Amino acid sequence: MAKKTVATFLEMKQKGEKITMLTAYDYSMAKVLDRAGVDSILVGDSLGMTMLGYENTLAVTIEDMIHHTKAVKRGTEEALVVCDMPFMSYHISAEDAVANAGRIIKETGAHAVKVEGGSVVEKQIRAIVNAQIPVMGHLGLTPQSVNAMGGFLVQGKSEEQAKLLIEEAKLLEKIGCFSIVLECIPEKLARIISEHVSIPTIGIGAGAGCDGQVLVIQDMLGLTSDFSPKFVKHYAELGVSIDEAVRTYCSEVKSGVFPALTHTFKISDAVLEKLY
Ligand SMILES: Nc1nc(=O)c2c([nH]1)NC[C@@H]1CN(c3ccc(C(=O)N[C@@H](CCC(=O)O)C(=O)O)cc3)CN21
Ligand SMILES: CC(C)C(=O)C(=O)O
Ligand SMILES: [Mg+2]
Repeated sequence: MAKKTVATFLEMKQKGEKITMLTAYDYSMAKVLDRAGVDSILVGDSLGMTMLGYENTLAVTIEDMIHHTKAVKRGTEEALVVCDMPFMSYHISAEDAVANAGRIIKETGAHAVKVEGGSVVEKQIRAIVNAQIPVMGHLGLTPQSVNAMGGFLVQGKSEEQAKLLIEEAKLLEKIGCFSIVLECIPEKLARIISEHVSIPTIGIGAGAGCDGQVLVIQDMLGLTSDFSPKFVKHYAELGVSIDEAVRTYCSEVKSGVFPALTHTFKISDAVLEKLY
């Protein structure tokens, strides 16, 4: 399999080949996902919740994103690595947005950045694109707007909201985004948007009409027992497996079953005799 680029994303949409994306936040997980052939790895600011235990993504810093993205990039050979720009790293000005996107690319080696929102961040997206940094858009449920939205709520159900989302998607295409994440919007709306833009849409809670899918890795592996919204499918129950493994380890250490002699190192009897 060849290295994935933003051009590959566009070709895949043109061929009708679905794009796969998963989040990863560290070297070892990125390595597993890359070897398994996922097209793209997202270092999502969801790491604030999954890795750092915050209740939303607002506290995540650019240093947090750079730290995790460097680790992911070291574990990746073929997947396209996209790094989320965190809250307040692109809201102040276009200059600030380019400087922060530039830092991410230079310091981590990520291939692209992702930015939440449409017309309100148009200037910032244009500036980043002009600096030759590929930008993935993100519309619908944009978690960095959690306080403005009043919670993590499904978006685009009213005629007004739905029309606005179609316009925003067209705007992101026009100003040069190479792809758009559509999060938690009705399936039929996501299908219409996907048919009306030439760039690939990557859905999460947006149905099969999107050109690709993304999920948070902990969710799909069954590691987030406290988070099970409608759009998540468990492809494994690692939470259960880890619980069982840890319980067995603890009981074997307590009973002396672990470590066995096979897990230990030898010393010669000649040396041993001189010790006591
Ligand atoms: N582990 C994890 N997975 C994610 O998908 C994720 C994160 N964290 N953190 C950042 C955002 C936040 N996301 C969320 C969080 C909650 C809902 C949620 O509770 N959704 C309800 C719908 C509520 C409604 O009906 O409007 C659901 O039941 O799906 C959805 C997306 C998606 N992202
Ligand atoms: C849910 C995905 C799209 C994301 O933005 C993240 O993981 O931060
Ligand atoms: Mg995000």
